[in-house]
Amino acid sequence: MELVVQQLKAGYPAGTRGKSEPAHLAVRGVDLTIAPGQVVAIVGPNGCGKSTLLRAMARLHQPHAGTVTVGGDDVWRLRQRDAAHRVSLLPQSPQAPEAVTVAGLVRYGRHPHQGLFRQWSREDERAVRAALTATGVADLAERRLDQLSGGQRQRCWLAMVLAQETPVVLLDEPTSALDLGHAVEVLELVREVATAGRTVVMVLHDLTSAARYADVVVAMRDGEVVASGPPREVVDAALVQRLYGVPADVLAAPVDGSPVVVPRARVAAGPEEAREPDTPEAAGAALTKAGPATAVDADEPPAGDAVAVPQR
Ligand SMILES: Nc1ncnc2c1ncn2[C@@H]1O[C@H](COP(=O)(O)OP(=O)(O)OP(=O)(O)O)[C@@H](O)[C@H]1O
Repeated sequence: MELVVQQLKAGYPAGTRGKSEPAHLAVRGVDLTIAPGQVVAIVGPNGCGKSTLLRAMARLHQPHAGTVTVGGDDVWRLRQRDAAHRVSLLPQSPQAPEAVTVAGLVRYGRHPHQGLFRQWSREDERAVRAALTATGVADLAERRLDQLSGGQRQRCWLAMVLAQETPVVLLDEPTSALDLGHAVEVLELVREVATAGRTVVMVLHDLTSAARYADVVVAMRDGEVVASGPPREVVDAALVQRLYGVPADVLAAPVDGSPVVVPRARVAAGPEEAREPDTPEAAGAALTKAGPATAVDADEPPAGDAVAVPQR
């Protein structure tokens, strides 16, 4: 299902001011058109408005102006239940009911499918099982959520969102608590979800993962989109500098040429660093400082720190 955002503005009122006059505009006129089956990664510094944008797209944060249409309908004109049939959201810091089990949590994902004349069915049970299996938490189904690790919990929340089986899936930092192996699994799962025809928009802080797994990278700063497009066209050293104020080298991954972002050490080299490094850590830091001043050619990666690039 196509997702279109037009001139979206969203913010937060301060005390006495009403919704029509937000004290702080966190999203300042964003336009996006996302095709069915696309994976879009939204990146940008803390506080630039990524979560506010996602929440406005999910009909959870009333925009100040602009529209969000899913499948041709404005989500803010749909009934909440109808919107929940089209869009699901994994929030950044979800809150669970006390003592809920993993299976119990994932069943909440089927809530929009329940109704007066639509009781719990085999179809719901199938969706819950499929989501538990896809996220690798089926063996935790009867455990209490609050007794799991942060990464396990994150995968359970993702299972809940997938069980909702919406054509548009919004994920706010779905890998923030995950180790490398589980992060790769989740990002590969995201690709599978998109291959099955669903649209995925995810907020990621790791630019290299965004470039590896997304079809389109949307870069935000100060509530605005400053760049968007295929990762190879968008992710470069200038973007990293503009978003984060960090000098970086952007290499091409050997496996597929997708951009790999390697930030440079910003500590100025003093007389001490001129000496031979005597530990592996010091040697790595010295190599980083000695790296080239501009983005390097993909065929000639610089000698320097090892860069872990998971293969897709
Ligand atoms: N409930 C709130 N009330 C008032 N201001 C808020 C609220 N939530 C967020 N903000 C402000 O809106 C701006 C955008 O916040 P948002 O959470 O959308 O940023 P973000 O890009 O998702 O950040 P992060 O990467 O840290 O998660 C920030 O300046 C933030 O302080």
